[in-house]
Amino acid sequence: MSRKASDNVEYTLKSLSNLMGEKKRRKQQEEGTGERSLITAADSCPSINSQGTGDLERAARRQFQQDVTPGFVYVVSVFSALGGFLFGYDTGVVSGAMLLLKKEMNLSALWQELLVSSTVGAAALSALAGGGLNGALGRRPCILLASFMFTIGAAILAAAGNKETLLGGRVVVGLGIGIASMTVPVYIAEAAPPHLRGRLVTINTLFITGGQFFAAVVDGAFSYLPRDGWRYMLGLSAVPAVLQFLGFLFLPESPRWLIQKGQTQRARRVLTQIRGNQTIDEEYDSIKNSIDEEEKEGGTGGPIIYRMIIYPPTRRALLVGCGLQMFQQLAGINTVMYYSATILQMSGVDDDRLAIWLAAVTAFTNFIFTLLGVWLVEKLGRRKLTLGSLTGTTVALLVLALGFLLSAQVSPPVTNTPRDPLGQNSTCTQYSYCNKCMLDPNCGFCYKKNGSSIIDTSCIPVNSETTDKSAWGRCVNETVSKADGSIWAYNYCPTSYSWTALLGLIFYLVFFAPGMGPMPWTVNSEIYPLWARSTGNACSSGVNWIFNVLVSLTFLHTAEYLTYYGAFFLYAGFAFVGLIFIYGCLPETKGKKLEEIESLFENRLCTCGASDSDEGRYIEYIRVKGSNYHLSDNDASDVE
Ligand SMILES: O[C@H]1[C@H](O)[C@@H](O)[C@H](O)[C@@H](O)[C@H]1O
Repeated sequence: MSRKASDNVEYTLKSLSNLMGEKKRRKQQEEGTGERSLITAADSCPSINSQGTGDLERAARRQFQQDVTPGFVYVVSVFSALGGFLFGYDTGVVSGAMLLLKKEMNLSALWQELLVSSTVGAAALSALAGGGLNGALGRRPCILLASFMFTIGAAILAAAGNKETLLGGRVVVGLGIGIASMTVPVYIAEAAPPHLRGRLVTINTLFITGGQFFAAVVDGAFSYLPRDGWRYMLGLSAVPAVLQFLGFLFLPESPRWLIQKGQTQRARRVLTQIRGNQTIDEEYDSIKNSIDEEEKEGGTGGPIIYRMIIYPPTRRALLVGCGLQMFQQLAGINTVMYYSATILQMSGVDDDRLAIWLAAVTAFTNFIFTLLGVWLVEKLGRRKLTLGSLTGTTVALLVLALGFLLSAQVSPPVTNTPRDPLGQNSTCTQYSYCNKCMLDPNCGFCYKKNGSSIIDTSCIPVNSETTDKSAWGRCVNETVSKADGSIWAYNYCPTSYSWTALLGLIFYLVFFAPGMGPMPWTVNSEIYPLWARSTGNACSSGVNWIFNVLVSLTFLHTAEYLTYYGAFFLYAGFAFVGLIFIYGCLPETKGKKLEEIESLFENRLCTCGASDSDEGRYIEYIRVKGSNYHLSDNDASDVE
């Protein structure tokens, strides 16, 4: 038998012994009967005799996975990730709701902007405040508080009778989003076993993008309702919020927070509950020791943020965490998602409804490729995944920019400048090309198609209530424009190069979603020592939301000054700087225990290179089981 094969059999038999449970094995060790009982176990297992080692190995692997990952930790993660779903749903649903609201409530542009950005602004504030709450009250009360706010916010929004109430509801929802966005990743990371932590925390981002996709579908479906569709859109989020609230009444507090607060008995109970049939002594001791150590290192004087800044490892971790979140937003994800309908329209989709549904396809792409991230995070590790993702994202942004540039260069000229029958002195009549006309928020482009050529073109003021039609002329409403064969383009220009932008959009999502979307959240949940974890996550989540508002609010102005392609070139530039930053500063945290990660930030300003531990989880398993088995490299990398 080759060495490799004999190692495999040795491993299989030894893993099988673990099937018998910790207590029994220890007893056998004490009595010196371990070897014999291994054979007894093999004898009593029919598969070893009838089908060789195959079934045995499979059984051992199954047991290994069950031992390492009791189902309860998945329940905990999924209920927590409902917070991510609500984050995604509430930030995503508003664009569709706004289309209906602005007509029914007669909202000005300022009010529309207020209703969208108030939520993100409130999220920034509550994410920052969430650090103190998390540290003082614990993770569980914060998640309960967030789901309570989501529920109340949804109820206010669904019942709102005027725009002021709507604003109130959006602020309450935003406060919930902020707290959930910083608490949920921390809670999952603290409950998860090291070898699965990345995957479980990334599930939260999967739920965020899932929420965004679901919101896009709900937007599409309720847009057909003649009245009050927005009430359903905004109110529906109460369902997952109530579910999460009820679930968390029964779910435990984070064991690490409990140990930190000296609630040792409760902590032991929770650890036993989430680790299933494994012994928890070693994990408990290692958390306890590291808390004692941390208390010495972190000192006790002054606010935590001050202590984090003066202590080099936490200062570096904070820099990496906030930098990742900043570059996630500077790479323009939310503008790309928000303007996906425009990009699609540029690519020739001139039906509004179809554009809404295609925007749902965009959100679905974001969701599906985040799923790829869930799978890749424990295979490639955080560092490789983030670097690969951001490289692709940068290239995609360049393709997008190029698409807009080509479209602008072949932008159709204005051939007709009709006189304004309303006698208003509009700026629209001054533009001689579509690309200028489209960038003015007050104007749109009215044109006809003759085969592939664009003819009979005018730049006309947009209707003051809806951007779907012009204020007057051939595109004043659907009936008139259909009879005339004219098409109304608001915010885009018809060109034959628009496929480049579409290609850029697809590329962008395929690359961004598995890495740059989830990794900033995942990495932040694990790089701070316990005493600094709440504050570190509060700061980095705050940075995420602040840059989210900044990028979304400035996009239209940036596009006005720099044009669309200029804006996307700018994002590509940011993404490139982000790439250098991540290359130099992001260490690999895959497979490490939370308590070990601080050491990665100890010596260098920035930590290059990955410290992969593919076999780490496996060897750790054997170690926790108290065995001294030798594992060949082959065994270790073989196990899934
Ligand atoms: O990680 C998420 C995700 O990528 C979302 O799609 C995006 O809207 C959020 O801003 C981001 O934080």
